[in-house]
Amino acid sequence: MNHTPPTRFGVIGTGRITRRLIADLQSTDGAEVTAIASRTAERARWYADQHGIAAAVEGYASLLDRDDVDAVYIALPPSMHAEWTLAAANAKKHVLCEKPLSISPAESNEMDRACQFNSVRWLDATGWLHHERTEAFSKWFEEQRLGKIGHISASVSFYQPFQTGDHRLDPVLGGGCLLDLGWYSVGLIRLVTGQLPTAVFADQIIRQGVSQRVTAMMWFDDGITATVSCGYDTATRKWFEVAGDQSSLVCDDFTRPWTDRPARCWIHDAAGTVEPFSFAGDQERRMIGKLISDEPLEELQKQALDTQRILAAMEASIEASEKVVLET
Ligand SMILES: NC(=O)C1=CN([C@@H]2O[C@H](COP(=O)(O)OP(=O)(O)OC[C@H]3O[C@@H](n4cnc5c(N)ncnc54)[C@H](OP(=O)(O)O)[C@@H]3O)[C@@H](O)[C@H]2O)C=CC1
Ligand SMILES: O=C1CO[C@H](CO)[C@@H](O)[C@@H]1O
Repeated sequence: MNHTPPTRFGVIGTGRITRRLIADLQSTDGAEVTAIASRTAERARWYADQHGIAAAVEGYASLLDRDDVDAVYIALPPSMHAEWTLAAANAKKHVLCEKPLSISPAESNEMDRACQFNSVRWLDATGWLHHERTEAFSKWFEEQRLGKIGHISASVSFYQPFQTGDHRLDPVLGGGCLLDLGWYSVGLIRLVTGQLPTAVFADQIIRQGVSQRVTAMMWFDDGITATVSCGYDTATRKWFEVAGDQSSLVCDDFTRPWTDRPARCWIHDAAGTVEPFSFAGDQERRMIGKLISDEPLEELQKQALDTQRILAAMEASIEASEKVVLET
């Protein structure tokens, strides 16, 4: 997809995350933002003026009709990701879709198929997967730097009494911490193991009609186990531990480095020796760079589709109040 001149992005949605991603799109070599769409013309204009975007478009469908848009960034509530990815793919636009990819494996698989069918590239906007540090994690696992991995735990949460109307509190829009934050903790487990679990057990605490805390355990073929936590009712955590039989890798900011600090992690050995690491990084720009390059995306797409499957198995376990065995 190497465009010279740059890949022209149209942005769909004018919410909280849009602000950050527009800046990343505008500052990525080979990308530019030519249009932004909102449900209302006024809001599109207001956002376009704030960010120096030429075209303000009323309605998402109108943005897909434009000839000055090669790719879209979809920043809508989760239940709308599938509909607008399908529409974008059918309009032959490449897709950067916010996480969670969708609300079910059926939807996510359909999104993938539509993009393949229309020969457009897609990625979910899960920035941490693209950080330089994440590449180091993968190399360490490949080299068995920790010895044989036995257990992984990942916790992602933040404490947030929501404002009424936030999509995170609306089950119809795909709200709840399972999809919103479980996407990160489950994604980490999937990255480390490179596989689906054989079985999952999960439970949740529901408040205001959506999951506000989810805890889960997972079992994998080669004896690896994992514990997962996510929630809206504990302080900000974005950490994991990967325990091998020689040492453990610990990270306390894997989804996004703490503000004004380099990305960091530690390897602890059995004698208590700690080796600290820090990384400069540019996760969102690297992610955008991959989408607009010719690099193969299959591995990253599989990571997203598997993450969606694991989340669905957790949902099924919560529903049934029992351990769920995944079909391979
Ligand atoms: N990658 C990351 O680090 C982050 C990712 N996210 C993800 O990004 C997506 C959007 O999150 P966020 O920006 O916080 O969400 P917001 O609620 O702030 O914005 C969502 C936007 O979607 C549009 N929209 C269309 N229909 C609806 C509807 N029925 N209710 C609410 N909004 C609607 C609105 O734009 P308009 O009115 O202009 O049409 C709105 O501004 C989510 O999938 C979330 O998980 C969120 C934060 C961080
Ligand atoms: O992906 C996300 C990053 O963290 C936020 C909280 O700060 C989430 O709500 C959001 O959806």
